[in-house]
Amino acid sequence: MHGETARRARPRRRVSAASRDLMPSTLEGQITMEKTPSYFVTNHAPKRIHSMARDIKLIIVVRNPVTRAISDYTQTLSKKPEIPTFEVLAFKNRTLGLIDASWSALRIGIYALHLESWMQYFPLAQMHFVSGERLIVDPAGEMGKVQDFLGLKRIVTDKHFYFNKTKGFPCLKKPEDSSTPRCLGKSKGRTHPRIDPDVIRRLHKFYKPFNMMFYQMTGQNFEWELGEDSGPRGSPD
Ligand SMILES: Nc1ncnc2c1ncn2[C@@H]1O[C@H](COP(=O)(O)OS(=O)(=O)O)[C@@H](OP(=O)(O)O)[C@H]1O
Repeated sequence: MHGETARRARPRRRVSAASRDLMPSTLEGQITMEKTPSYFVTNHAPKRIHSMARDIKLIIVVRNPVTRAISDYTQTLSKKPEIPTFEVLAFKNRTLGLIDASWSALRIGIYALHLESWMQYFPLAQMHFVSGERLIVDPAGEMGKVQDFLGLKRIVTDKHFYFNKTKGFPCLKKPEDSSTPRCLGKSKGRTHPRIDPDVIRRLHKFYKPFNMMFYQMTGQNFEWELGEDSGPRGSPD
């Protein structure tokens, strides 16, 4: 969805020179899918992917960049509990309200910036944007749109999902390879630490123009500004 960089990419196995080029071919009736969240924010990825497969279909899962940043931080914190607080990392100078946009957890959420690089190589018709928020409240609906985009029959529907109260997220009723229900693992859907509401408010303000640009570029309103808290002081600084 909104992966931080290499940590979210699948670990690459060491391969011998002989086997390096032996990725199985895609046969008639098959489609090959690959998921590497860091591609979206990697400068040279659009050009390289374009030279490899210019007709490729690209699926990008996006969520409110503020929640994304907190989720990203939560993931790093789980591996390195000694890192500074989110509030410290988010600012170059907190008194001046200067956001540190070079911190990757924040930079990744400037979707308009990253999309611009992709649009230099791929038309929008080859891209599909999944709302991370809708994926949770209506997984079948979002999956329906993904299947349409890929030109597939709508096989994955409502009947494949149920809401797991313990997990707090939708889970699969019965994955193909098993007869028991399956939720995503412990690293998905973690509890986020409490972040100072003033910092959250400042971040919403920081992202707003980029979000607007992103809605315009994609022709999709992700409604990340709805229900935004104006913060404890509510001052429009
Ligand atoms: N069904 C279901 N179950 C669990 N989690 C779900 C689900 N649908 C969406 N999500 C949200 O996915 C977030 C984790 O995805 P990531 O983008 O971090 O995954 S990845 O590492 O890039 O593969 C994860 O973010 P966090 O809540 O911050 O952990 C979830 O909010």
